[in-house]
Amino acid sequence: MKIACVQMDIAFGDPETNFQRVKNYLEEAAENGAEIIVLPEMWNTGYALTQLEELADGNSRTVEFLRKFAKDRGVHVVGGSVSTKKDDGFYNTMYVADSTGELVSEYDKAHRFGLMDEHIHLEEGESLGTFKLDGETYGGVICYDIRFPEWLRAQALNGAKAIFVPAEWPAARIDHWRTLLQARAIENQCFIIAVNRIGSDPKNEFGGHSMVIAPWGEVRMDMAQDEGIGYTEIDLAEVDEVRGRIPVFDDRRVELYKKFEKAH
Ligand SMILES: O=C(O)CCC(=O)C(=O)O
Repeated sequence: MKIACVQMDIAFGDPETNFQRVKNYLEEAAENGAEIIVLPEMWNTGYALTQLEELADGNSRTVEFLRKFAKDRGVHVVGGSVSTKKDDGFYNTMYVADSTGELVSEYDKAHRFGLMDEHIHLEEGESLGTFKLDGETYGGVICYDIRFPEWLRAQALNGAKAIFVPAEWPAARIDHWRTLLQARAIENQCFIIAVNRIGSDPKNEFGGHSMVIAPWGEVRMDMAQDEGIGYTEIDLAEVDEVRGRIPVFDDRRVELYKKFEKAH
């Protein structure tokens, strides 16, 4: 499966520019034979959270855009995430369109990142975020979600063999990004496909280093600070092979964990 990771700058509070940029990248990736194209977090508006009333996607523009592109070019698109306006507030939402143009996932970021004011402006998601492409199960979480191992574990337990992670992760903590992603891949024995933005906004400089990590933990691709598209081949059979080598899922002690579970 040929994966294309789009590592791009995002124009702050400027959806028109961002839609055009994303369209160009999607075209380029499809031309180059990508089978799954992955975008970064909040690519329509960036973290212009105080302007969401005016700028967030409230009329499914992103859904129609991704579905049409996916169907026209016969390619799966993991649409990073965009800011959305729903009935009860604003969300940070990941849409996935499969190569027939069907919307196969709508996942709202579950954990709000206080350092970037998400708890003030956004609502929390309540869905799991797993979905199917070509009969295989995948997961999707967004940025700060990777600090919650139990959340990615829930996706793995529900069948995810690869987990996508769109992000706007600041350069200042890029060592956390790499280490957390590698840990999530090793402990869940799955692929992690993580796409971070580059560039800056009024408050943060972003770290790039989009990466693909294999189920044994090795980094198969690291885009450093390069702008553009990174390509890697993944084979989900590797997941079964690694899960067979060390049967972590069979060795879990669920009853023991429950016995000592404590509320924070
Ligand atoms: O957890 C972090 O350090 C960064 C998280 C973040 O930037 C986000 O969730 O948007």
